[in-house]
Amino acid sequence: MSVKKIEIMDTTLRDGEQTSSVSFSASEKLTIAILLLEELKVDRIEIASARVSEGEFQAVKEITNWAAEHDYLDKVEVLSFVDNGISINWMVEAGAKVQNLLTKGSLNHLTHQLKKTSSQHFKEISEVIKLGQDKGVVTNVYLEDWSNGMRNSKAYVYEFLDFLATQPIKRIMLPDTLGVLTPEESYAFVKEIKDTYPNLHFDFHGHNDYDLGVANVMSALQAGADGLHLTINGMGERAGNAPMSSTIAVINDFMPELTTGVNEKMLYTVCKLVENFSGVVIPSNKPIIGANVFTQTAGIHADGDNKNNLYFSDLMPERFGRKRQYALGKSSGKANIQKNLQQLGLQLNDEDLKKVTQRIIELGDKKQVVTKEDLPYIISDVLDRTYEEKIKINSYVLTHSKGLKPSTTVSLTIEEETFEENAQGDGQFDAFMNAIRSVFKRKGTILPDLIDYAVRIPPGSRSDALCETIITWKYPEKEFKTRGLDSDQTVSAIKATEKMLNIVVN
Ligand SMILES: CC(C)C(=O)C(=O)O
Repeated sequence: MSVKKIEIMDTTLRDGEQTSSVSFSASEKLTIAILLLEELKVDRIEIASARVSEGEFQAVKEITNWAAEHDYLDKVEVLSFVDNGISINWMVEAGAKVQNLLTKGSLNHLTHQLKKTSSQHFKEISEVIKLGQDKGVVTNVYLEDWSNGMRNSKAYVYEFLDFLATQPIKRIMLPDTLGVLTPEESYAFVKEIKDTYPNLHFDFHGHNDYDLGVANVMSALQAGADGLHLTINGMGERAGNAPMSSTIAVINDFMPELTTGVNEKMLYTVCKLVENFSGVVIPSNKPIIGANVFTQTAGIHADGDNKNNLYFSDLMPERFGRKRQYALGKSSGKANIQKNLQQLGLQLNDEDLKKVTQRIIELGDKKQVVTKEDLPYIISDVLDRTYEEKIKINSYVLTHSKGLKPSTTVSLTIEEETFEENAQGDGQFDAFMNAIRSVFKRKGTILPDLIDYAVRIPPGSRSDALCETIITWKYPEKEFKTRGLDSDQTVSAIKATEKMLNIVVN
């Protein structure tokens, strides 16, 4: 089987920058351009629209200076306009050598926006192509609104393509400008054109308005498209363009007759950098690059991973420079916990594993997202109960209101006898401690002094997740610490206190 190489043109720096509220600085553009060409190894990049601004001019200049030094100038493209050569002068002054000339690919656009006839339009286009040639500029031609042109004014599209076939241009670019094609139409339209002009190079430029960007790109390739326009993170006008990450995975996994030069391993790194520079957050469920897409949540999957890789798919995270993760929560089960323990280099016996699993399920039930980094804290919270549980805090009410002293009502059981007590204090926890102390005073037990109270959030925990309180207690002759873990700070302190009471009475 002969394998066809598809040209990948990245337009993150042009169409991607048309994402609402995104603007890259010149140095961000240069950094992204270098990564795209040198690390991700796309074939071409479109870096700007001509004449946009002075800042854009500087950005193009910086990129073309770098590209000239590294022999990439023929891979760096600028969107230009049919404007008697004003765009060409702009881009040539900025050092660029390839123009992607924006023309009208539907009769509707031609008559209502340009208000010109096809022959007037073609004449002006050929003049711009000639001007470019005279200045050493290679021309590719975009047929804007081509998809609607094929639907509603096919005769015009073919008249245009017949004209372009006579011109000294390198590529014809077929945009689904409004992202309105279906995969069936993408196939049919590209096939028809490729069958008519087998020797011309056609790029397909898909938008994602119906979330069909990748499907349409796949159909266009099956129909014979020679190149694709993609963006990092699917950025672009309105709903964006077909995204680089999933498109490359689809080509690699489902289209053995095609190949690209793109280095999959760098996809995640480049996508994260662009996320950072653009400020547009990658959705957590975005295939290949989203935060959650390689995380197994259901314990049955982690269990299957241990048993002959039952849940294997070709979409292995390592291909993209990522790692499989196993979520911890109420549906995670022992297998997920074991996987996380392995990653942390920890081991637990069956009984302790059961206790830790139970605790994670309890936390999961209370909405918690438990992370791998929380695990050592949960383990120490669960496993440092080396005493018999003689004391149980059954219930409590803590009040905090402006202008009134905080107060507590607490109910606790001490060796099967239940006590209830009210108290006030300087804060909620102080009121709670006063209530507890007065119960124990009645029983003749002296409790240790509280000499330190430290609260911390386990590193890696989200701000709404776990909170650990470590309390240091002191008798004249000895000092000891207890810790409590909960999503609520006061509850974590109460849990640490309950442990202290059990240590004291044991
Ligand atoms: C500006 C043009 C080329 C475009 O992005 C489109 O038509 O989708």
